[in-house]
Amino acid sequence: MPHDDGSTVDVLLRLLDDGVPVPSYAHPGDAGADLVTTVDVEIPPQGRVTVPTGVAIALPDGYAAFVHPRSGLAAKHGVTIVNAPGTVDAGYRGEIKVTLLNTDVSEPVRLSRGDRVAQLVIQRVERARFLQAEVLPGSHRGDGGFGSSGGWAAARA
Ligand SMILES: O=c1ccn([C@H]2C[C@H](O)[C@@H](COP(=O)(O)OP(=O)(O)OP(=O)(O)O)O2)c(=O)[nH]1
Ligand SMILES: [Mg+2]
Repeated sequence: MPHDDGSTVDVLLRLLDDGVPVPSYAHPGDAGADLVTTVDVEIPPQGRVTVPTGVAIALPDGYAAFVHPRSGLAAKHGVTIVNAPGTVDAGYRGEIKVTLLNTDVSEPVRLSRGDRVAQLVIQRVERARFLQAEVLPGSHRGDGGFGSSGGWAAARA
C-alpha cells in the first residue's frame, strides 16, 4: 500500500534519460510538478510537436496524472498543449510525452533540452459503474447547456 498522508502520495518513477531531473514542485503547496523536454525543438507557427520528457511513472490504483500547460509559456509564447490536460493512466508505464501547440500565427517557438514545458498534476480519480437507465432523474438545469445560462452581459442585466 503506497504512503498517502492526504497531501502527498508516493509515486515510483524511472528516469529514462541521463541528466533529466526528477519532476519537482517549484514551491511548497504547488499542485504541478514541472516536466522538461529532453529534446531541442522548433515549433512552427500554429504547428504542434510531441516531445519526450524522459520520465515514466507507476501510479497507485485510484490515481491519474494530468499533463497541464504552463501559464508562462502560454502567456509569453502562446504555447499550450493540444490535449490539455493529457491523461496519464495508472497502468501506463511508458514515457510521458507532451504534445505542444504553438498558437502564434507568425512566430516559431524554440525550446531547448531541459526547458520546462508542462506540469504534472497527480489526482485521485473515481471510476464509475455505468448503470443504464431509460429515464434520468430530473434536475434544475435539465438539458440546458452550451451557453443556455446566458453570456456575461445577460448575467449583468
Ligand atoms: O499528454 C499525454 C497523454 C497521454 N499520455 C500517455 C499516458 C496515457 O496513459 C496514454 C494514453 O493516453 P490517452 O488515453 O489519452 O490516449 P488514447 O489516444 O486514448 O490512447 P490509448 O488508446 O492508448 O488509450 O498515453 C502521455 O504520455 N501524455
Ligand atoms: Mg485512451
